[in-house]
Amino acid sequence: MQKTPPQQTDDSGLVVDGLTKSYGPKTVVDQATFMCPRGTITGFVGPNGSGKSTTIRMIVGHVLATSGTATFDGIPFRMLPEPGRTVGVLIDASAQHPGRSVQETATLAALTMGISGDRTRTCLAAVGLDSVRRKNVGALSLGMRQRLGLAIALLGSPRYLVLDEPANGLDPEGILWLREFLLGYAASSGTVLISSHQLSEIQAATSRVIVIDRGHASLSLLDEQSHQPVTRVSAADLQGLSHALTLRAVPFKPTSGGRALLAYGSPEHVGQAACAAGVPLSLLTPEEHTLEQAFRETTSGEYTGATGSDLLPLLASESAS
Ligand SMILES: Nc1ncnc2c1ncn2[C@@H]1O[C@H](COP(=O)(O)OP(=O)(O)OP(=O)(O)O)[C@@H](O)[C@H]1O
Repeated sequence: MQKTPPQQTDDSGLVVDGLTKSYGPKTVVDQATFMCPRGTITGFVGPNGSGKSTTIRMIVGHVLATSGTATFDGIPFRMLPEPGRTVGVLIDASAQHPGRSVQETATLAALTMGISGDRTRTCLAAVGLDSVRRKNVGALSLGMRQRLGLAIALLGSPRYLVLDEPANGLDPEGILWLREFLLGYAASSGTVLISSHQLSEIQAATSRVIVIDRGHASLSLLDEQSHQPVTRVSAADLQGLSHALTLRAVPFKPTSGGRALLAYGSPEHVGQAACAAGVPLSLLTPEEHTLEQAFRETTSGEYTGATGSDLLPLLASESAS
């Protein structure tokens, strides 16, 4: 069968648009829409079974999407002329043959990609596996196998890395190493999508986080948003207060008790908005708002029934569409 020529490349980064996967009547990923701009590290987090792996497998063509697209600079993974030279993929660190040595495994992967064997030494050294090159894969710890998977992902000097739970099995030192490594990779214009079910594992390395919950509409939290001040504010006239904040374009949401609002702005900014609208306040206090908190709020059911678009006005967000 003739291969359709690849679409024209652009500089759009990794764009995931409406990616959906259904198994029979069950939709496990529903309209995932987000983008990873060039030179950024994007964390992809969600509880176990939320659809991270399925999304990542669709992005790299291992699982056929029911609908939607994922493109790297405008080209779907399956249409890339030399995928290994564009996208380094780490999906299942345990997939390597246990009876082969580290060196043999890397060499075989290089051969498959048409890459010189010399490159394996560089990549194995880059991930700290130089001293165990002769060891069998079966004798490696899970953390070491993750490093080997990363070395293989790097063989083609790709400008993208798509990593599914690479921190699994890494000890605290290994996680620190991974963060440093990814930061260096992004600093040299590499683009990373990295999944984890533990936000803490990747929070320090990521500049952007996408939260997925029960396969539902993805939501991206920008780093700037997660670090911006949040103010707990209340007034006898909550409706008037909401209106005052809307007038000044201050995003807000009700607290779970419904008696106050969490406004995304400093107390000064929020106070000024209320004052300008003549709304007397009964409460105005800074609130610590971490990414961890946002993650919990997004996945704990506080927003039961809410979709990504419902949350857009509440949390700074972006969509690829
Ligand atoms: N081949 C399949 N057939 C049917 N259901 C599937 C299949 N693969 C995955 N699922 C279901 O899709 C949902 C999402 O699974 P997925 O592995 O993508 O989640 P995850 O977020 O990566 O989870 P974890 O963090 O545990 O790896 C789960 O309910 C899972 O049972």
